Amino acid sequence: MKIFSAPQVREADAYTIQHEPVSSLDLMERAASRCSAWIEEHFSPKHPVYIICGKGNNGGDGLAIVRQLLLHGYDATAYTIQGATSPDHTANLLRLRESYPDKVHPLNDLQEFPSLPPDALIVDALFGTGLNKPIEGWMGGVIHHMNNLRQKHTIIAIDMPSGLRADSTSLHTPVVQAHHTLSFETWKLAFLMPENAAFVGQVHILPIGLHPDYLTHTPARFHLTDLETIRTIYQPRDPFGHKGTYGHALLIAGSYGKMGAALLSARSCLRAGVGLLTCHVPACGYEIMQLGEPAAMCITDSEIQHSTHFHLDIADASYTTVGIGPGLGTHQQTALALEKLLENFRSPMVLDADALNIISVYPYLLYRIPQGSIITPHPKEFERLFGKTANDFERLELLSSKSQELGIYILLKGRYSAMACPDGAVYFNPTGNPGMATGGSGDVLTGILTALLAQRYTPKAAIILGVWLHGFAGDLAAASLSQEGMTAGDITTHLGAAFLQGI
Ligand SMILES: NC(=O)C1=CN([C@@H]2O[C@H](COP(=O)(O)OP(=O)(O)OC[C@H]3O[C@@H](n4cnc5c(N)ncnc54)[C@H](OP(=O)(O)O)[C@@H]3O)[C@@H](O)[C@H]2O)[C@H](O)CC1
Ligand SMILES: [K+]
Repeated sequence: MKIFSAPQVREADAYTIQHEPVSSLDLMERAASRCSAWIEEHFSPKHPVYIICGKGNNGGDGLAIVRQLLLHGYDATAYTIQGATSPDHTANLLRLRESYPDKVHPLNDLQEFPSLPPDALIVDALFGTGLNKPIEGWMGGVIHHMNNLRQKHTIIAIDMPSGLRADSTSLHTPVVQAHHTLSFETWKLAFLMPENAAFVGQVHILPIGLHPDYLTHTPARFHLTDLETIRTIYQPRDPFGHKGTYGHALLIAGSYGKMGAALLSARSCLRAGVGLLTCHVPACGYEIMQLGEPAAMCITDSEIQHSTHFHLDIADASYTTVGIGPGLGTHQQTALALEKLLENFRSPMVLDADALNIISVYPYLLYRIPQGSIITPHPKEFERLFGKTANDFERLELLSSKSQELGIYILLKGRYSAMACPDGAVYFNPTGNPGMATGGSGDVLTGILTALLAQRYTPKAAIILGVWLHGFAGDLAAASLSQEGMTAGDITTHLGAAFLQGI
């Protein structure tokens, strides 16, 4: 699903008005009716609804919602900021005043903010995508006041929480902290940024019938992975396939005290469909690996506690891909071995965890990663590799520019993991839950991505599908075991069900 910028959303709006065709007032009525229907579905008429309306079309939506709710037996009231209003706002104001004159009140300063009965809902229709400067003065006070009421009253934002910018940071400016955001037609980039989590609450995308030609043909840089995308990527197995068809992966992982990471990664690699798996582990890991995962072959390093020379095993060139990093440790000999590996193996591979920690100490190695490889840092690892940024939007730009500069796929892990591609596109993943924020989750993901590369998915397909499956399996694990009770290994045990139900 494409994520459009605020100017693109305005274009989509204008395109729809011209080509459907539909009047802008009717489009507003349609948008408002989706919101009032949502409110009616989730809250009974015993909740009085207070709608705070700005001067533009977001406020116009709010006025139309008030009228629609009143018609359906709700007690709704509009509070409107005074000033020059947009034409569709004005039209809706007149319509509301005509039928329900006592349901519209001016809001000129904070003193005029209504005192709310206990069950009241607050609907925020102050500003939407038209916000064009920071909010100052008493209107900032209105936002602050609404936020103070959020413990007692549910706040529902129309299209955007007011004050939130769709495409750039809103840090250090007043923004409504909504419980629910009812947003029209498409996700906005701001909703996916961790720094905005406190503002957007739960996001509900309400289709309002924007013109499909615009949505289909307009290119977008940012995307949210959806089932449709996943179904185009997934390749069912060939009925005549054999284990060679699905690739031979080499997983380089584990060190003394961290063999669990290697085992977690190996198991998920096998459960994600790899044809053959060989694990390179230090000598102390031989029995752990052989007993822990009989389907994996195992070769051992000459060193007991950490790995020192995996380049020899690479030389026979039988490996389709390599996954390296889980539990590897950062011993200097391991760093030298990683450098050799990057010299000898030039096909796309997966680098995670300690492989990335080593690279952050020897940054020149970044430039030796084979083109098309996937690296999977969490935010701290990302910062160690590429430096600090002032906000999440800057970090996203840095992520994308590094991916393009280095020619590698960079996955920044988080609630909506961001996958930057060398062609400039960035995909966000919606699956997963906080139960996955536990040791070993990343090792499981490395195994999945390695398996998909081995099966000759393109790196772009592998990263989008792999991250989706990882999150989906995590969601299934949480559904049966709870977010608290699940462990990283449970993600792996639910991978099979994720292939069956998540594609
Ligand atoms: N997406 C769609 O297809 C549809 C969207 N709809 C709704 O329309 C809004 C966007 O409406 P718009 O009128 O463009 O903008 P806003 O309502 O968000 O606000 C614009 C007004 O606010 C003033 N403004 C902007 N920033 C500030 C500020 N920081 N402080 C004070 N005032 C501000 C601006 O006035 P200026 O003259 O000062 O620039 C505007 O008056 C969208 O979000 C949806 O809710 C349609 O209803 C349906 C189709
Ligand atoms: K709003």
